Amino acid sequence: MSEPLGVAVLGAGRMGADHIRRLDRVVSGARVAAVGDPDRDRAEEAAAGIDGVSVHTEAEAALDAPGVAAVLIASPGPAHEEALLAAFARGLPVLCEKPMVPDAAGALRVVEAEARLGRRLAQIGFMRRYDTEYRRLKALLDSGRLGRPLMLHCTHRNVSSPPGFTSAMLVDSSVSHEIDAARWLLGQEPAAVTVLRPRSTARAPEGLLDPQFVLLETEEGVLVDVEILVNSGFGYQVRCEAVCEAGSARIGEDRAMVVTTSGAASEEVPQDYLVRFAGAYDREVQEWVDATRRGEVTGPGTWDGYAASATAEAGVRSQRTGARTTVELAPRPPLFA
Ligand SMILES: NC(=O)C1=CN([C@@H]2O[C@H](COP(=O)(O)OP(=O)(O)OC[C@H]3O[C@@H](n4cnc5c(N)ncnc54)[C@H](O)[C@@H]3O)[C@@H](O)[C@H]2O)C=CC1
Ligand SMILES: O=C1[C@@H](O)[C@H](O)[C@@H](O)[C@H](O)[C@H]1O
Repeated sequence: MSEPLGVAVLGAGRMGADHIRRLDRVVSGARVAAVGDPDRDRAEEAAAGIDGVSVHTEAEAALDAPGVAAVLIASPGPAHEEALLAAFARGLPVLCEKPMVPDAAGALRVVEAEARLGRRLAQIGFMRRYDTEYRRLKALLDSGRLGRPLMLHCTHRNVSSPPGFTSAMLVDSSVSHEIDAARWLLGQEPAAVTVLRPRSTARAPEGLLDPQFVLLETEEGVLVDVEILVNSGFGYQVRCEAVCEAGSARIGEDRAMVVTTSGAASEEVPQDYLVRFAGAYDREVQEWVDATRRGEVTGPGTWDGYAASATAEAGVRSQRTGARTTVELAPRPPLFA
């Protein structure tokens, strides 16, 4: 049995702490070797009780810590480019949370840096590709049983947005999941995006455009509509219905316990992604650890991260005017063919 993969986790906030717990207690073949977060208290709290872990307030010190052989980036999106480039400079394999880099130019610099290395090192945290329902939908579409896809109708609702969440982030952070899922399910790149702004919910913080309605058109003419509402107040709901020439398929119906009493039935609704996608995160990190130990990258990569960011950036431009905006992708380097 070879050594467990020593992972440095950058960012020990909500996602980082959950990934640290997962690496420490859920997945096999890995251990948390270092935690890096400018907030030392947070890093220490997340690392508490883990044998052999070191805690750092500088990301680069965490990457250079003893026993580190791979990196999991869970810092805020704007910090990802620097962390990815630092990992590449050290030849360290990476699992980087979405959005890979929120702006398209920065995302492309990451793609180009990896292309210059001549080998893939990074996986991006589009965990829906590891969700059992999404995987069943993908397998069904790939089987051809439903015929050619015509439309995807998607719903993405959060209970509330975290502090500092901006109108752009509804598209480049939240809807980045639907952009990636649509590209993956359909095997097509987006060609244009239109973002409409209905009136905002009174639950949204002052000035936040919430909800928004995002319409993607793919290069082969499939329409993907996404309702994004990050201050629903009532639940975490992620749904997707594929409408095809010979049938339709829907995933994401809330499937928790149904309670019937006094002549009415009620159903539990998950309150956040850590519950709804718990199994997907576990599979994502386990498959990343396994592939990394084999010296491979098997999940979504930097090209997928770039395509999502470029599409989202066009969406944020459209958000200002409501105008249909074309998505211009750079040529795809052969490494990502
Ligand atoms: N895949 C998914 O479903 C989800 C992904 N995310 C993504 O995970 C990432 C982190 O999000 P949250 O945990 O919600 O944020 P958070 O705000 O809870 O935590 C971020 C942490 O990163 C630290 N940090 C700031 N700058 C840093 C740097 N340069 N290096 C290292 N650490 C730094 C902060 O001190 C904080 O502790 C984001 O990219 C976000 O989009 C978040 C929620 C769900
Ligand atoms: O990635 C995520 C968050 O960053 C984002 O803010 C939420 O809207 C998503 O539901 C969640 O999966």
